[in-house]
Amino acid sequence: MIAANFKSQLFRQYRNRGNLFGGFSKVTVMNNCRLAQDTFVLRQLFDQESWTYTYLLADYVAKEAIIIDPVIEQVNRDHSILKRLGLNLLYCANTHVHADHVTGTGELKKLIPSCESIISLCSGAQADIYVKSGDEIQFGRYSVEVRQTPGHTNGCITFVCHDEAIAFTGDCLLIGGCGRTDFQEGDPETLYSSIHEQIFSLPDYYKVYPAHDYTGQTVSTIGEEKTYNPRLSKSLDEFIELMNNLNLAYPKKIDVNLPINLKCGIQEELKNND
Ligand SMILES: N[C@@H](CCC(=O)N[C@@H](CSS)C(=O)NCC(=O)O)C(=O)O
Repeated sequence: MIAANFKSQLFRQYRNRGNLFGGFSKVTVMNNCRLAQDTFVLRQLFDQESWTYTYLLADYVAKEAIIIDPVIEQVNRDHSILKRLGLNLLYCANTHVHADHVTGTGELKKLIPSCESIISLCSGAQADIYVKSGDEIQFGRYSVEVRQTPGHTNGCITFVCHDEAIAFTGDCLLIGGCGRTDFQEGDPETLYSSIHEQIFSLPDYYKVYPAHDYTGQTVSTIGEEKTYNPRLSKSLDEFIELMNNLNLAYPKKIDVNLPINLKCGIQEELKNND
């Protein structure tokens, strides 16, 4: 789709000649207050109800942004941040069809009609753009690479921003944990190979940003998860045994959320079809 490999490589070479941190900085003067803004913007935003992290990524100079895994109850918050920073939201990307909350994608598209929804080709959900491994999603001079990482659901994807050495792992890899495999198309063996082959193959210093954390943590690294993740540092057989015996309660609102998320949060269409 948005084939930007070449452009992204060019930009990496270009920006490596920038400041100490590998990027260019811009200083904006607002109300006599000088705001130093690095070119790259990353905001980790939390929803207290579902314990979900939403990520806003942007090129502050180009003013182009993407949002990963927005939550419907937090759409006004996300919209305000975009407005405050003067960012143009190009894409709302979901790492998978969520079971525990309704995606904010549909509501954000109402507020910003030019914004396009993105989801995996294998998700079974409706969206403007379908992605698969190797696709790149470009915003300004940055991009994220799509890696298919099934196992929690068939359509799970991880977004890797090589420019900043960060990975957004959705519900596939959590900090010290991983997504459950007991519903939707969950499968422990598939999840184990997705994480080992598609995520743990990244350099150890890459940061890991998950879609949830239930313990108050915000970020990890590939090296840390490879070494200390109590589930993923086990053998495949031990992992399968563990995952098949988690005995977690089903997400409380799964039956309401799934049909809405299969339409990327477009609720009007659902009502019309009822
Ligand atoms: N209590 C929540 C659901 C919590 C849950 O099941 N989380 C999922 C990701 S959202 S489907 C998960 O994979 N957890 C892994 C784990 O080990 O906890 C609710 O009722 O919504």
